[in-house]
Order: sequence, then structure tokens, then C-alpha cells
Amino acid sequence: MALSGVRVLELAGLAPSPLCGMILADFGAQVVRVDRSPRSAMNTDVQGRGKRSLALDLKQGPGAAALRRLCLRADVLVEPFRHGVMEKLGLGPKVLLQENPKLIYARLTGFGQSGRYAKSAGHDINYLALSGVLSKLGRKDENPYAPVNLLADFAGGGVMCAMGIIMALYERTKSGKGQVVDASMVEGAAYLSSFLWKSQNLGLWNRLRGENLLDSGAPFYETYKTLDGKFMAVGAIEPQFYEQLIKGLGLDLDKLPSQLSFSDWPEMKKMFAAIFSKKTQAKWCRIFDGTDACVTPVLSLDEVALHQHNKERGSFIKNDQEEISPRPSPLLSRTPATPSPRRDPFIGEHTDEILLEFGFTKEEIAKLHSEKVIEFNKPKANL
Ligand SMILES: C[C@H](CCC[C@@H](C)[C@H]1CC[C@H]2[C@@H]3[C@H](O)C[C@@H]4C[C@H](O)CC[C@]4(C)[C@H]3C[C@H](O)[C@]12C)C(=O)SCCNC(=O)CCNC(=O)[C@H](O)C(C)(C)COP(=O)(O)OP(=O)(O)OC[C@H]1O[C@@H](n2cnc3c(N)ncnc32)[C@H](O)[C@@H]1OP(=O)(O)O
Repeated sequence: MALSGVRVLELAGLAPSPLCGMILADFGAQVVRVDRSPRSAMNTDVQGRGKRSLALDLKQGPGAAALRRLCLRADVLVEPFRHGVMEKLGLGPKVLLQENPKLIYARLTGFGQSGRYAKSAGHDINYLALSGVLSKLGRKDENPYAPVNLLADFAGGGVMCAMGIIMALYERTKSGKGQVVDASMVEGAAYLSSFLWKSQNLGLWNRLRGENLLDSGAPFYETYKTLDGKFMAVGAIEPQFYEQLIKGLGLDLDKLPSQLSFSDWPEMKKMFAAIFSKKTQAKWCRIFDGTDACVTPVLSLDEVALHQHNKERGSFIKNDQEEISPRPSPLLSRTPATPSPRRDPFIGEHTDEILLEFGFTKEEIAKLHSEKVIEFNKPKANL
């Protein structure tokens, strides 16, 4: 796999850093999640695929010292705390990079490592708000609306951070040096929205929120409810595709206002909505499948793996527990990701084997255990 041989230490975090670690693990990196004691912490990582867990108390001197030792043999450290937490533990980048100049020290935060908010708490919605993106999301005459926590946490956070790590790993093959990756979710989300910035001169966003081409203003870029309470997604932007949409809806193009007549959009939407409500989702699929009308069913998470197209590509996978999840993306032709089929690790499940692998002796491990710096948490055998 593309990242095999890369050793990653991921300090346990809420949502973005687990995704970052899972991407690296899916593509072959050996990812160790460093957890707090199972007695003091719940496992918040639902993206633990392919990772192993080491339970280590970083607040105790020997615990912080153990992490420093682990970092000597690691390629990447991912830390998800607000600025200053790692420094307070004596584990800041100055210390760790001095000890291992090849280390890639990735800091995945909301507000970044500097600026007045660097030490403030926050979540996806706050980062999205500060990036400017949130102001663009939402329907006409409604408050801005954050689409789950996908944009800042995952796209602008977890994925951008993984990209920064991979770029730093590539650069290290030339310089032999590590570096700090300062991944701010505000900036990640803003960067992700570059199209919004760069397309402003095209007049795409001149109107109020929810009245523009791609923000639910246009009748041909919208979702519509079907007879059976499901939905269809319509994305017929270009005139030749719009023409096919109109044909599929049973309308006559010559009798309709022009596609880009903004003032007619609200009425056109009502008309499209009334038509879509007359047939079931399956019927609409039969009408539009195989055309270029850019109309697709809105599938639930229960339905996606069963959809013929997704089945043909194997876009969803099952693990040992029969849980379905998306296959890692993108697909690399020679060295595709091979996601682990095993269940996610329990906190502390692999503590001893990881420490042994990183050069700790059995005696050192026993001492750390007796001092309650580390914890073992082997699942009981299922007899
Ligand atoms: C909208 C999202 C968040 C959604 C998350 C939800 C999906 C999940 C949240 C709760 C989960 C549920 C829950 O856990 C219960 C169940 C558990 C079960 O296993 C699964 C089902 C659950 C229902 C579970 C389900 C879901 O997983 C949940 C509902 C986001 O936006 S996430 C993005 C948040 N922002 C960031 O990550 C940016 C950077 N980080 C921060 O800004 C802060 O970390 C943050 C997030 C504001 C939290 O602040 P906090 O004060 O708590 O932490 P920090 O200041 O960073 O400091 C960390 C302290 O911890 C110490 N520490 C760390 N590691 C160790 C260690 N190994 N040993 C000892 N100590 C450690 C560290 O030293 C710091 O201590 P100090 O405070 O003393 O400095």
C-alpha cells in the first residue's frame, strides 16, 4: 500500500483527527492511537479502522517521557488539542523535533497555532462561521445552516491535515527533514471554498443566500420530494442537460421562461415540485437513468450500498462485524488502500505489543504499568 512503513502516532481526539488517522491507516500506515486511561476516558473514536491503541497517561512525567521515546521512532505525530496543551506537557514541536528532526508534527486544530482564538474552544460550526463559508449555506430567508460537521471537521480538517502530512512525507524524501503541519480548520474550510472566492466575478453569488445558482436558488439545482416521500436530486446546469430534464418532466421548453430568468425561479420550483410529487422515486429513476438530465435519487445510508452503480464499483465495504462503510477513496490503480476488516480497537488493547515494538523492554513496560502510567485492556476471549 502507498503508505506502508510509515509509523504514525495519533493522539486521541474528537472527530477530525480520527478521520486523518483512519485515512493514513487505510492507505497502509501503521497507526497507533494514543489514548487516555480507559478508566478516565470514553472512546470517542468511531473511525478507528486499522489502528491499534496504546493507553498512556501523558500527565505523568514517565508518560510524557514515554511519548518522547515513541516519537524517536515515529514518522508522524498527529495532535488534536488546542494550542498550548502539548507545550504544557513538555511535548511541543521544539522538543520533539530536536530529538527527532525527521518527525512530521501535525497539529490539527480549529483556529490554528496563533491568533487570538488559538487557545479557545470551538467546534465545526464555529470554524465554518469564521471561514466565511457558513454565511453562504442555507435556504432563502432562513438562518445559515451547517451541513452536519462535514465541512470544517472533516473536509477542511481531517482531510487537509492528511494531505499536509503526505506532502511533508514526500518533501522529507528530498530534504531528510521533518516539519510542523499547522492544520487550522478555519483555514482548511476557507481554502476548500476557493471556488466561492474565485467565482465571485462571474456573478454566481450576487444575490442573497438561497437565491443563487448553486445554493438552492435555482429550480434546476434542487431536491424534490417524490410520491413515496423520498427525494430526487436535480443538477441540470448546462442548457443541453437542462433540456433533458425538461423533457423527462414532460414539459415543453418553448413554453417555459428562459432557464436563467432569476425572477421566474420561485414559480418554476413550485412547478417542478408539483410534477416530482406525482411519481415515486423508482419511477423517476426509470425515467432519468441513462439520460444526461443530471437527475439522481437521494439515497439513504441504508440504500447506497444496494444501488446498482455503487455495487458495480464496490464503493461500499463490509467488515468482520458485517458493518458497511465507504471504501477508501481515491482508488489507486497499483497500490489501492486495503482497509482492515477488523473491528476498531478498544482503548489500551495493544499497549504492551506497541511498546515492545518501539523498543521498550518487558521490565520497563511492567514498571510503567505498576505506576499506572499505561493500561492494558485485552478483550476477554469469547469462549
Ligand atoms: C462537532 C464535532 C464534535 C462531535 C463529536 C461527537 C461526534 C462525539 C463527542 C462525544 C462522543 C460520544 C461520547 O464519547 C459518548 C459515547 C462514547 C462511545 O464510545 C461512542 C458513542 C458516544 C455517544 C460518543 C459518540 C460521538 O463520538 C460523540 C458524540 C467537532 O467539531 S470536533 C472538533 C473539535 N475541535 C478540535 O478538535 C480542535 C482542536 N481541539 C480543541 O480545540 C479542544 O481539544 C476541544 C475540542 C475544544 C476540547 O477541549 P478540551 O478542553 O476538552 O481539550 P484540550 O484543551 O484540547 O486539552 C486536552 C486535555 O486532555 C489532556 N490529555 C490529552 N491526552 C491525554 C492523555 N493521553 N493522558 C492524559 N491527559 C491527556 C491534555 O493534557 C489536556 O489537559 P489540560 O486541559 O489539563 O491541558
